Amino acid sequence: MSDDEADPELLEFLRQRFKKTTLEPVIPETHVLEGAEYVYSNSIDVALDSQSTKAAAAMIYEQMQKKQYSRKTWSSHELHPKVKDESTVDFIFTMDLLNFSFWSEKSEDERFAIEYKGKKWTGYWSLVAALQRALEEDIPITSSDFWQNELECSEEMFRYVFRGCTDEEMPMILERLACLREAGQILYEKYECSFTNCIKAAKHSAASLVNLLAEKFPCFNDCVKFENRKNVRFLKRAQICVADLWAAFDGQDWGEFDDIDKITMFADYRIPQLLASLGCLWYNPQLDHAVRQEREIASGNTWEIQLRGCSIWCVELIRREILKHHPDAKINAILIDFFLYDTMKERELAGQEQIPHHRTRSIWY
Ligand SMILES: Nc1nc2c(c(CN[C@H]3C=C[C@H](O)[C@@H]3O)cn2[C@@H]2O[C@H](COP(=O)(O)O)[C@@H](O)[C@H]2O)c(=O)[nH]1
Repeated sequence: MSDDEADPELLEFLRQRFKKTTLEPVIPETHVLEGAEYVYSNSIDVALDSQSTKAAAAMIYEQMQKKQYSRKTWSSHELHPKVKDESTVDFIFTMDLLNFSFWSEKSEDERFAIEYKGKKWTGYWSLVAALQRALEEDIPITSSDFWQNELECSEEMFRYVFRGCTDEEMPMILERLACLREAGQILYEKYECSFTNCIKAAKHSAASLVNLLAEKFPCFNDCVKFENRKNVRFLKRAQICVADLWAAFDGQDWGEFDDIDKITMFADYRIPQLLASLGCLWYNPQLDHAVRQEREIASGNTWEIQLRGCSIWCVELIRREILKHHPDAKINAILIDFFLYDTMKERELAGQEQIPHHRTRSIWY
């Protein structure tokens, strides 16, 4: 069996076992990228088009340069926290515990939305708006002590925090509350009630912090069984949590990571949509039909895994293509991903969603 077919868990065990007999430090890895390559190599319903991927790389680089897109762009978003202190660490941890599954089957006018600062926010931004609004109302929604207090943080209070301006409630509202309760309990038991202690434990390693989130907090452990591998790790919310810290703190303080470039694209439902619109991702006819018909695809279904794994691998190929032509570009998978997400939202606003995003309901993304 060649190296790239061996189960990464077995490889990791052997690395750890034999590394223990040497003095060299164990280098933390998330194994997300190798899992994505395995999915890509074994996908039969999703394929990558190399010509379109090369063209996308050129367009992305040119647009990022033109817009001076950098990690500082994160803080420029109207709703993202600007202050670089522990309150923003707590905000990001809360946000990325809940950063999943906003899509709705309702029309644009009927879907869950939040009115805040004179605007109507939907999707991811409805989450950020709800958190900001709660803090303005002196509801300590980013405090793990609050999450664990079932009297103060009751189901009724939680629904109040996420109250919207339409008849639809935020999707998976009770699963979201369960994520906070679980995380609050773990922070209480293992990290003296503060996420900052998780960041300290990772010792400026992004991969270590991702692995800590996946290993200690079950709701971050986003991994699947695919073909011969029983543990393909996507770790979308664990990775975006680290990426949001890095961007929000501009690579300093709570956002200082020596190995930040080990973070991959975040396998959500928006980036695959844009990659398909750019011709980079190709679906077999049955999958294409299911996506265009907006049919729900079950979490863990092979189509969903292929979409997620091939998207991660596609962004890796885009990253490599950009750096091949521009070796000094200050670009990594995070910035490409953030840029693609923002671009997809601009296209959505302009009514340019040629291909719908896939519909999977889960807490993973
Ligand atoms: N891959 C990727 N997925 C992302 C984001 C973000 C927002 N990130 C902010 C931080 C930096 C960026 O500049 C953004 O301002 C949300 N999502 C995911 O999308 C879905 C929500 O979609 P919709 O319902 O349309 O809002 C849901 O799965 C959510 O988890 C991202 O950046 N990358």
